[in-house]
Amino acid sequence: MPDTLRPARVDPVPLATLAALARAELRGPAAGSTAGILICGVTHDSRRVQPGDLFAALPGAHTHGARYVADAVTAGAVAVLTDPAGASLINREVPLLICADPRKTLGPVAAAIYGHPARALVTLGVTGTNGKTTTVFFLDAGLRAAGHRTGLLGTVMTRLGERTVPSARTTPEAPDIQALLARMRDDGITAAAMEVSSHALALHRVDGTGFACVGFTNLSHDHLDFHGDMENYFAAKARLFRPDFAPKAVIVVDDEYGRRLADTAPIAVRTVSGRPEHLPPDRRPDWRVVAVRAAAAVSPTRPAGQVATVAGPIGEVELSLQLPGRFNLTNALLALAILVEVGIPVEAARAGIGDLAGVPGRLELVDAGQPFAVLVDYAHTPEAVATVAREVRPDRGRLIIVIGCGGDRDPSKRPAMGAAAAELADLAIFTSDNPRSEDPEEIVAAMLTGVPAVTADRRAEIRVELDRHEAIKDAIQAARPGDVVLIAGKGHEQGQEIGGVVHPFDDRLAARDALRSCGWAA
Ligand SMILES: CC(=O)N[C@H]1[C@@H](OP(=O)(O)OP(=O)(O)OC[C@H]2O[C@@H](n3ccc(=O)[nH]c3=O)[C@H](O)[C@@H]2O)O[C@H](CO)[C@@H](O)[C@@H]1O[C@H](C)C(=O)N[C@@H](C)C(=O)N[C@H](CCC(=O)O)C(=O)O
Ligand SMILES: Nc1ncnc2c1ncn2[C@@H]1O[C@H](COP(=O)(O)OP(=O)(O)OP(=O)(O)O)[C@@H](O)[C@H]1O
Ligand SMILES: N[C@H](CCC[C@H](N)C(=O)O)C(=O)O
Ligand SMILES: [Mg+2]
Repeated sequence: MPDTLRPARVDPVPLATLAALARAELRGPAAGSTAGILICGVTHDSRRVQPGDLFAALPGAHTHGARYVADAVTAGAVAVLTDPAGASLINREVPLLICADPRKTLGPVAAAIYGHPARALVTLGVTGTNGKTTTVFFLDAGLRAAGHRTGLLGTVMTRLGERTVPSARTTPEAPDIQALLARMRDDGITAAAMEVSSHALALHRVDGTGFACVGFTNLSHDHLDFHGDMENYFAAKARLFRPDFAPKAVIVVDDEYGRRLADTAPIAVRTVSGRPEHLPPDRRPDWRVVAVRAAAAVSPTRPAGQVATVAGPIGEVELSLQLPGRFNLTNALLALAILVEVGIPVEAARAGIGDLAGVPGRLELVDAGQPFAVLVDYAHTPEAVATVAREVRPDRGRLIIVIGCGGDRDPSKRPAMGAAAAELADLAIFTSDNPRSEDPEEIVAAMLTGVPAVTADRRAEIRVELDRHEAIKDAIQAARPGDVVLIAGKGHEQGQEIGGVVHPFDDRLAARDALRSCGWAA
């Protein structure tokens, strides 16, 4: 994240005030007092320290930030926040704030340094395994239609008003979140919608951020390398639904985890269902899809929008979307409910949701005039692959899927992703996603272990082509009129990370190249 996106001006905060807030031991240098030390900014990365900063020297999975205190001080850090282990690594004369878990205190400390910016905005947060980015785009569109100047933090981009910068991750580190929100506030932005990942919750990145309302999309298999099991993963997500983060929540109750969360969250809860007909009979969601009035099938040339009647505490209304897919109707209804909960007029919310033309890399059509649909999508979990494949499967033509799994990410989801593709496609081409430090061949081998679980008569033809460009080309060469080619997993991504090097790669451009090589060019 560029450092220019810090707030323009900060009222310096006394170090002693921050020590009291963090309940940290304040240890001064041997010579001199800490009285009078003022903090003007904060970062967790020695390479991004600016003069007057507090440097948060955090324990990490690979190293300890305390090892970089000398660099931080040279760059102008005036104090260091760390844990006892970090303090023992530091042999510089620098004021220290020492607490047991500095990640936990960093969010509130950063919020205090930048003047609690979330309080100055209508700040909305969305968590869940799939659908966060899409829901946040709907929220942003609804807020704008209601006259807000908006900011957006998420996987695809970080946007402050008219300025967009690429996002390094879905949810930034605590100092960056607070700096971005403060910059938004200073730039006259009045509302911000952000994705809150489970990593962010487990690593306390959003601690100290007060949301007006938070939302939950769903929970299914992902990130078990980090969380260990589904219970821990659920517990990480559930943290957001507590009074220290938000007074109220809107929760999709179409899966068991959403229902558990709605039943146990100690804050005001509204429930949403995109599939109320599948709910247990004693569940009456506050917001529900009543009927889908028109949903066009996927066509090679136009995104298939939909019109539905939805009902909520405001009565029945019509919701029109330009996005295809029943799951996107659920995402849109979640956004509508959140917007209404924070006082956005329903007409403005509906208009904004209807205005959203698409989300980059989510069921994005690549149209070069060919007689079959080519869709680039970000499905990278077993549930997302199955959901999206069911949605785009043509009635008469075939479904061709190009799919891989990311390296250095939950290996246990690979067989399930392989199985979902094998079950729902007619032809599945297994390829590389971002292998990162892993061997692409081994990743695909793990995907292949899931295939025998699919009964032979329902199983797709499986091909393996590790070169993603070639795999996309193979899929497009194999497509016949009326087929759908679904290129899954990388969506909006602009690069492919192989062995620590990020090579330029964009599924949409790769698809265009392949179409051109087959004689299609628009
Ligand atoms: C698993 C995870 O989230 N790890 C995060 C964690 O890294 P770590 O514990 O390994 O840190 P480390 O490398 O040991 O470094 C320790 C500390 O030394 C500091 N350091 C290090 C080197 C140096 O020269 N100077 C310096 O100050 C680092 O900034 C860090 O604070 O703390 C780092 C910063 O403090 C994060 O950058 C890092 O995110 C890594 C890069 C990451 O890939 N995270 C992904 C998995 C992630 O967060 N994904 C989620 C979910 C996506 C989704 O499904 O939507 C996301 O929100 O994007
Ligand atoms: N409500 C949903 N239920 C199931 N699958 C969904 C849903 N919404 C989106 N998807 C699928 O998940 C993919 C990712 O969607 P989106 O980017 O909105 O999710 P996300 O939660 O932000 O993902 P990430 O955690 O990677 O940032 C989509 O491309 C689609 O295939
Ligand atoms: N936010 C997700 C993105 C996965 C995208 C996929 N292309 C991959 O690299 O695994 C993650 O970090 O797990
Ligand atoms: Mg996202």
